Amino acid sequence: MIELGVNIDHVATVRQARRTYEPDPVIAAALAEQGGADGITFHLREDRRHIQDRDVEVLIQTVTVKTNMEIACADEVVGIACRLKPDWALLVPESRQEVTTEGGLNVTGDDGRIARAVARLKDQGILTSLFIDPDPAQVAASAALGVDAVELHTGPYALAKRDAIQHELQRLIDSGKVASDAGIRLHAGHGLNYNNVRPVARIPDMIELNIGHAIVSRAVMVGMRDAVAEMRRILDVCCG
Ligand SMILES: CC(=O)[C@@H](O)[C@H](O)COP(=O)(O)O
Ligand SMILES: NCC(=O)COP(=O)(O)O
Repeated sequence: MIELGVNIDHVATVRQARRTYEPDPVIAAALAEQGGADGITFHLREDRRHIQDRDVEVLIQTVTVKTNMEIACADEVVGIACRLKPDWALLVPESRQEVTTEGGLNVTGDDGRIARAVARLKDQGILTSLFIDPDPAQVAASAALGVDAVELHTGPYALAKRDAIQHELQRLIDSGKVASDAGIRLHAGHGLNYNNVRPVARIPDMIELNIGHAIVSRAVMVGMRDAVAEMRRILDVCCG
C-alpha cells in the first residue's frame, strides 16, 4: 500500500497572509491523520514564509503518524531538526526568490554541504531523504551518501503536456529502478494532484507520495479530513 504524506505548508500560508493564529497547521495535521494520512510533512523554510518554528515544535509533539520535516542544507535549520528529532528529514534546495521548490538537490555536484547535513541528521537517529530530480546519477550519488530514501521531484511530470507526460513518467520509472536496486526507499512528490497521481503511485517499488498543495486546495472546499480521505481512496483503489 502506498504511504501518503500530507504536506500542510499551505495551511500556514493562509495563516501567514494575515500574520495571525488561524488556520492552524497543527489542527490541519490532526484532521489529515483522521482522513488517513500516513505521515505529516512540513517545510521549515529559512525565510519562514509559511511554517513557523512553533509549528514544528508542536507538530513533533502532537502528530501520531510519521513526521517528515523538510529543510535546506543550512546549519540553522539542520540544527533545529537535530534538536527536535522528526522521524524523517527531507533535504530540499531553497532560494528566496522561488515561488516553490523549483528543482532537486545537486547531489552529484555536492561541495560537502549535503553530506555534512546528512551526517548530522543520521547522528541524531533521524531517517534521511534527499529531494532530487529523476536522474539516475542523482539517485546513485544519493545512495552513496547513505540516505534512507530519495524523493523524486514530480514537478516536471505534473507540468508536462501531451507527449512530454510519458517522457517524464519514464524518467521517474527509470530513476525509481536505480533507487530500488540501491536498496533505498523510493518516495515522490511535488505537484501531484487528484488527476495525475495514479501513474506515479503505480511506479514499481514506489513506497511514499508526499502531496500538499492539491490536498490543501481541496480542503479549502471540502475540509482537510475529507480531502485527505479522497486521496487515500484514490491510492487504495489504484494500488491496493
Ligand atoms: C520539496 C517540495 O516540493 C515541497 O515539499 C516543498 O514544501 C515546496 O515548497 P513550498 O511548500 O514552500 O511550496
Ligand atoms: N515534497 C513534496 C511535498 O511535500 C508536497 O509538494 P506539493 O504537493 O505541495 O507540490
